[in-house]
Amino acid sequence: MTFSQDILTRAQPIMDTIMVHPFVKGIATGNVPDDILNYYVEQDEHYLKDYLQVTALTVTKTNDTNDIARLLETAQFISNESKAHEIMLNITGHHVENWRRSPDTQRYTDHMYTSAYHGTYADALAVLLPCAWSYGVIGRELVAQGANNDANPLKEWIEIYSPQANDEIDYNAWRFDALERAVANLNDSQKEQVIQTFLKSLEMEWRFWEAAWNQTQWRFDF
Ligand SMILES: Cc1ncc(CN)c(N)n1
Repeated sequence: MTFSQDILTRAQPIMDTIMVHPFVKGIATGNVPDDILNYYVEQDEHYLKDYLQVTALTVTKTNDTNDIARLLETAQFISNESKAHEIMLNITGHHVENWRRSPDTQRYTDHMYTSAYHGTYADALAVLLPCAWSYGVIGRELVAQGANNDANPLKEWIEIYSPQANDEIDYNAWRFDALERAVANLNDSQKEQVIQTFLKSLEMEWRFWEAAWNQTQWRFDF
């Protein structure tokens, strides 16, 4: 079994749970309450800014020029993500107000910075990977279910994240390939650390949906 296969096998129970999360099921039917969409977009604005900065940090951890170029290309996807936010905001009529970063957003972004800053190049790749990979799975599976139908106001959102037949590069395949190369010279305990980093990010993905669904806030105003 390759390293990637091992990760994906261990990730499956978390991914299966994300797929049946009420928020994700709501995207499939186009029925998500406005306050949940607004909370999600407000928190995702924080998350995506940090995602870009952690990507920049990851770039500094490799000397492979092809990987550097690819990492910079993945940062370009951010313009599609702004569109994904607009689709949700067009439904609710909300404008981004820079709400306070929630405890779950803070925990996820702290995990990203810590892993990328203190860890190996493989840790940095692993902490970023569940973001793109899990949304790729959501997009692909919702399209397979026919959820991107004209009656669904979130049709375009689903299509942004669904892999397209005419995509020139499969970035998630590249991400796993880069990870495979990055762990090649690590020992078993370092490899396990990389897997833990990945799985923690994936659980944080589940928590991100959950936090929006439950509108989680800090207990105190300070
Ligand atoms: C929290 C989160 N995770 C993943 C994605 C998809 N890039 C996102 N926009 N936000």
